[in-house]
Amino acid sequence: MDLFNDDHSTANDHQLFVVGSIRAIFFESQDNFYKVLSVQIKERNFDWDADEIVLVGSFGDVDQDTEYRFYGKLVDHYKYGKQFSVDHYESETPTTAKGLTAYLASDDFPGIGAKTAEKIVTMLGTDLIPKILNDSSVLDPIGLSAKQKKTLVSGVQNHDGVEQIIIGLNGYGFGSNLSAKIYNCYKEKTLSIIKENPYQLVEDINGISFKKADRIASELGFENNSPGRLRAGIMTALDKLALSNGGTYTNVRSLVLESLELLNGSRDGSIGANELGKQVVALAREQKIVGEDNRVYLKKLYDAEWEIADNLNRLNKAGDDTQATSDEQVDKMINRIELENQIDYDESQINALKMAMKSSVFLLTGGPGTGKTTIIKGILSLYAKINDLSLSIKDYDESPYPFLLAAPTGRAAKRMRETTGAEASTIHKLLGLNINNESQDDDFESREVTGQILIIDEMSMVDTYLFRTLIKAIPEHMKVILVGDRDQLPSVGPGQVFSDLLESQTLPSLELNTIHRQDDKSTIIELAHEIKNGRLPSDFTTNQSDRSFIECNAKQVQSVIKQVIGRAHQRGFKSTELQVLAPMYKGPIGVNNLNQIVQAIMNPKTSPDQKEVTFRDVNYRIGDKVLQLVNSPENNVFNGDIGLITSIITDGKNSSHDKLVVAFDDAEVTYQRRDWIQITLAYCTTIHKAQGSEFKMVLLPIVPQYTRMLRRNLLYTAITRASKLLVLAGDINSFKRCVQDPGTRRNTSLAERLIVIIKGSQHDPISNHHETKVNEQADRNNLDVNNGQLHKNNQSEQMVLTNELLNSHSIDPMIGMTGISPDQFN
Ligand SMILES: Nc1ncnc2c1ncn2[C@@H]1O[C@H](COP(=O)(O)OP(=O)(O)OP(=O)(O)O)[C@@H](O)[C@H]1O
Repeated sequence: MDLFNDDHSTANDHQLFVVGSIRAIFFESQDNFYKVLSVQIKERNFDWDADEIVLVGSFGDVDQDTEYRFYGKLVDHYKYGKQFSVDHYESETPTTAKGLTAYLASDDFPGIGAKTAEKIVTMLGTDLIPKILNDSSVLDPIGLSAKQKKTLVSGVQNHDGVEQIIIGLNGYGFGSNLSAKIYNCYKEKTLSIIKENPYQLVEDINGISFKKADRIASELGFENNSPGRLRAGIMTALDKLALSNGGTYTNVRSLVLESLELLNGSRDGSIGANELGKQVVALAREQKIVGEDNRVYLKKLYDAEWEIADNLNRLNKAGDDTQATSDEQVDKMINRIELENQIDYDESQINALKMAMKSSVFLLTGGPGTGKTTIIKGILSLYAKINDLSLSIKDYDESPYPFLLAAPTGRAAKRMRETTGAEASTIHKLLGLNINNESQDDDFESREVTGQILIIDEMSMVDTYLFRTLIKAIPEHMKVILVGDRDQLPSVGPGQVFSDLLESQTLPSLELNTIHRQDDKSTIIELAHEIKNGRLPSDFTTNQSDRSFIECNAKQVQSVIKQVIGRAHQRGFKSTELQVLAPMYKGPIGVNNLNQIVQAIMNPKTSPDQKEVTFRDVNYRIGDKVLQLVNSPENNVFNGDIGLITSIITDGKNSSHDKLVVAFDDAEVTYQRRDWIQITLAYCTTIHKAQGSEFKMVLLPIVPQYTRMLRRNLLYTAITRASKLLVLAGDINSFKRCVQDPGTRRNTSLAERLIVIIKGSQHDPISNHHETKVNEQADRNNLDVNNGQLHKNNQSEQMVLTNELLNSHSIDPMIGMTGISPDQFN
């Protein structure tokens, strides 16, 4: 038998095991349950020529005095040699009645004597510990005092709780990271929650797939058509369809097909559409999802779109005092600003300034170099003049500064500060959001924003959740200016807020079209505008002073990158000035691999004793350029921020105490090893992560291997990141494919909501249009509505809602009846 290749992952008679006690803990992860142990072998069922063996896997608080039985497989680690990788384990002691009685009568359980201990063991049996952990009411018939019961339960939880839970999670096949996540979410209730409804894990724990939960459920004997299974399948399908495509809803047909594929694909037997329909209705009744016409929404996204529309209507109607200034006065002030700044605004720029002053909410869009920043500065000056305000923050010791500028990322906020000369923060900081109260949280009330005028830049990056939180926090009579480039990639999170606001034509808006950045002979901006209009210029492959095209195929991309970066490095470019962009993470020409290639050139290991730490197969050295992956307002660093490693602090004895110090533009952050997951190398990033930033030189490979990503807005966004030099590498056909594919619009209904609410309120300013709209919907479908929620109201309720949710014309109209097989939807 080849011990190293056989899969012993499921418990069976032939599974390898070791019985023994722990001699040493070599490594203990700080952020999950992963440990490396040395175990003195007492018994084993495989050949091993030493007394001790190294074990790796996830373990709870293992006790050096306890004997354990470890199940798993032998593995050959490329660096550390042969080890035993533990799938699950159990404590060997105390499992006898005698041992357990002595254990319960010990000092660990004050107030429980030998007699009581014996009684407990007799009544509950030798598996009393898991029984008590699972449900402490098993102790009720024993007749313990309340105090004794409390001592016993908390003692068992303290001594054996985490241990038993980890053993239990091991048994379900969870590794260290997921075990830690699950335990942190449910604590002592972990095993009972999983036993009751393993599908709950899909909803609560990021990283647990439906398939994984389904496997556990199957082991636990959950029926193929159990309601929990169907509902989890529906929610997973909805999540996959709506969120992964960036929309706020999906259509019924897709949801039904996706759910059936998921539910019928992973187990034998076939779920009918009728059964599925019932659970869709139940989820709607519980307000987890909302059906409207042929669409199905996650409730929180459905609400977020309505709330955005309601709040924009509130602000749009409020008006502000600026509107009292006459047109002549505004003209004069604009002239003065032109003189002061030695600029002649073009006609559309002047219109933008005037509209911004006249409107409570104003949308400004335009491609690169059309003057968005120029107009932001102009708006600040004009607003200050009209309201007789000082722009200097020093003049506002006592009162709040009236001018607020914010952007969705730290880099974008920094650029806003640099280009306007005014103070600017991230939207998260403005709202007081942090990791614990992210904008998805329905109940979170951010602090109210104070000031008189708020300007948000890079609006295309703002998603539905963040915009909902922002717009709710803005008081009436605050002027709101939303600036962005509608042709850039939409937000990473759900929605396409800025594009929907413009599309709805319900709010004053203006598009700047004249390119002003001509004098520096930039051809990058012209190229960007051509791409935006769906064309590649005829000189696309001809080298220009600021851009070049290197023809290559996917296999040659690495070599091209090595050569271009090598040359730029020789010419003195710093790593912060150079940026390689790639559309995806994985593969030989994905972000992860290209990062290693560029790192080897920009910051190579120069001597064997140079300080270096490794995390998840990435080596970090002093001087490395790193990217922050999550918002961390407490450290003043945000998703997309780029910094340099300035120091590596290692602890020779325990690597879990190692630290990295990173200098960002506005902060220096020390990361404990458990937080290294928040950063990655930044020599190469995805185009999404680079949005909101500019770099002196951008190198962009585009080859057919990126196929799924080749869209016009992706190429446009990538190109507009380059301020001075752009190197394009790849094959011309892939670039052509990008410009020819405008992509599909995301499934969102914000534009519709705005039309209903804002246009509606122009005729009828009093009624709540959100409710009216839902009531109309409900009337049509014989539904009762309370506070905008759909409720069912009569015997035929299920049919009504089923039809409401499943009334796609392309679906068999018999859906909702028995005897329908999923094949009929094909
Ligand atoms: N009316 C004008 N006359 C002369 N120069 C102008 C005018 N408007 C803008 N510019 C200049 O054009 C350049 C681009 O303007 P600006 O930076 O405001 O555009 P932008 O839309 O913010 O560009 P990007 O999106 O690339 O940052 C700047 O150098 C600016 O000074």
